[in-house]
Amino acid sequence: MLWTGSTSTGALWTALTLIVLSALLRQRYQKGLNKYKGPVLASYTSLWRVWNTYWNSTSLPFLSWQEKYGDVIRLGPNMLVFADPACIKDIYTSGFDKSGQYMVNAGVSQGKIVPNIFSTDDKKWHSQLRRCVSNAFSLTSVVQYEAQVDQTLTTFMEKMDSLFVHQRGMGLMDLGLWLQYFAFDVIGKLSYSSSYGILESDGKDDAMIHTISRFFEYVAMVGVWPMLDHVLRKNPFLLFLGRHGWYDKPTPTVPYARKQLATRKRNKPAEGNDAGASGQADILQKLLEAQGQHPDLIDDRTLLGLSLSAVNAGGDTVSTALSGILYYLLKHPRAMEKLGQEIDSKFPAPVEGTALGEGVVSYTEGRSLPYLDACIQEALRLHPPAGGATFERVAPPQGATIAGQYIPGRTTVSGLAYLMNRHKPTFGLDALEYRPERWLDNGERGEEARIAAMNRAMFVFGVGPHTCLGRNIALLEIYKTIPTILRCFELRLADPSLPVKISNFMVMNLRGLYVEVKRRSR
Ligand code: HEM
Repeated sequence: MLWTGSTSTGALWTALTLIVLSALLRQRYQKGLNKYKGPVLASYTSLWRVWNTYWNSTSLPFLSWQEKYGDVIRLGPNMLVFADPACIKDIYTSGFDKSGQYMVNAGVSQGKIVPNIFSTDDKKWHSQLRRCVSNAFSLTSVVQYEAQVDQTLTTFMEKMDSLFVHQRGMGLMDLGLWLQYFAFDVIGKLSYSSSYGILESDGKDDAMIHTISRFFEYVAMVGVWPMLDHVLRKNPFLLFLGRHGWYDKPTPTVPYARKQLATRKRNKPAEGNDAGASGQADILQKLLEAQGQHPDLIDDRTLLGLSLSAVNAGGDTVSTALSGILYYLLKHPRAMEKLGQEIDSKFPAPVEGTALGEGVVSYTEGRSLPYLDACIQEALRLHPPAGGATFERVAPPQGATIAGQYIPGRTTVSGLAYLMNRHKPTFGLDALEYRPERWLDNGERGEEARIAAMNRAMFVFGVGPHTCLGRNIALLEIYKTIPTILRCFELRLADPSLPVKISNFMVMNLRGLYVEVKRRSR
């Protein structure tokens, strides 16, 4: 047979089209997963999710997906997301492996991939490491860090006072943005006894925030299709160049952490003294102690990775929690008033003329307020900082039953906090509404069990062996900051009709939360 150029090109195209089509169909119908509904393109290719993470980062389509597709949503050819909190026990406490999503978080240094406590899929290393460093994040240690939070909180309030109350020249306060400055300065201070100086510079020295935001954007998009990481940041060619010293592009957080570590090693405190550079306890000092006790497990690179994990994980998450809590209070004046009364009854506004630092509420005091506790829980339920992100696991080869459904082996599965925290059978028919009272025990029969069930369904800090290591630190910051701000300042939404915006790359940051600020005093 005689083949002309155009017929052979045509045949090639036909063959290619057939190959692509059959690959797409194989994806869609694999393992019978097509019985689960979701956005149609998602079942054909993971590219859809990359695209969706980018384009839908400011809208939260989860509730409309759930309405349309049910409690199990297919978000990828081999990926299911669950809205029923019954999945938490099945997915996160049954020893499932993490998906490749996590490795995207691993750093690269001099051409080598450096796993960290968050990114690693090595269960043995992870559990040993967690045990060794647990002291740095325990409640006992965290309370020792309290003075560091007090100092940053005082700086935050002084800025609020001087920039947004006294002069009024700067006009409205972008509360979400300033809470971001605050949270990053706190995590710098807790980590190294030295803040990043973002508040002091009135937000001008905010490079650290941008660096971490870019990193989260990368992780959110590439994490849904991890093989892209091997084409981009972990490209073998770039790694090769890095190993030979021809290419090294560490993120700015790395040199900063390296410098802090080197300085601390040079000025090693006396044995048994767990004070950091400023004479106060900090995370780096506790990690160095852990290294002293377990030098075989924690080399300098691992220590650096641990320190960076805290910095990466502890800024935007906490600022989003704080802005979420204040946003819901500002939108619900009745709850704000009730909380104000509770705070005033125990910690009245400072006497006129006293320094703002005098108004800082201690963690123990903050923890003693039941209505504050209810307001915090309720806001974290509706706006879990990492609630729009998937924390993916892989079903074992033999398959598994998750929330009552049989799921074929090696399917990637995840709960979604945004949906699980709105589960009506658990939180009530008004689960979409903000009602702090749902967390209060009215003394009737069954109340304890009802509240315990809600607590079990909350997936704010994760559950199981990978649950948030910095939870105590986050709670320390939250339970101090909210009552302190409301004790010392009166806040009002600048324009209640203006919706705030959300930017959801791993963390659901609130943007455009403009408030008017007034100083409170007796
Ligand atoms: C409100 C604030 C915070 C929220 C909502 C939050 C949430 C989470 C979530 C959902 C996970 C992942 C669980 C999983 O992979 O299954 C996590 C892990 C982690 N978080 Fe947080 N976090 C917060 C604050 C912090 C802070 C302040 C730090 C450090 C000081 C921190 C350090 C970590 C670390 C190191 C991990 C990895 C733990 C592991 O894999 O063993 N987090 N966090």
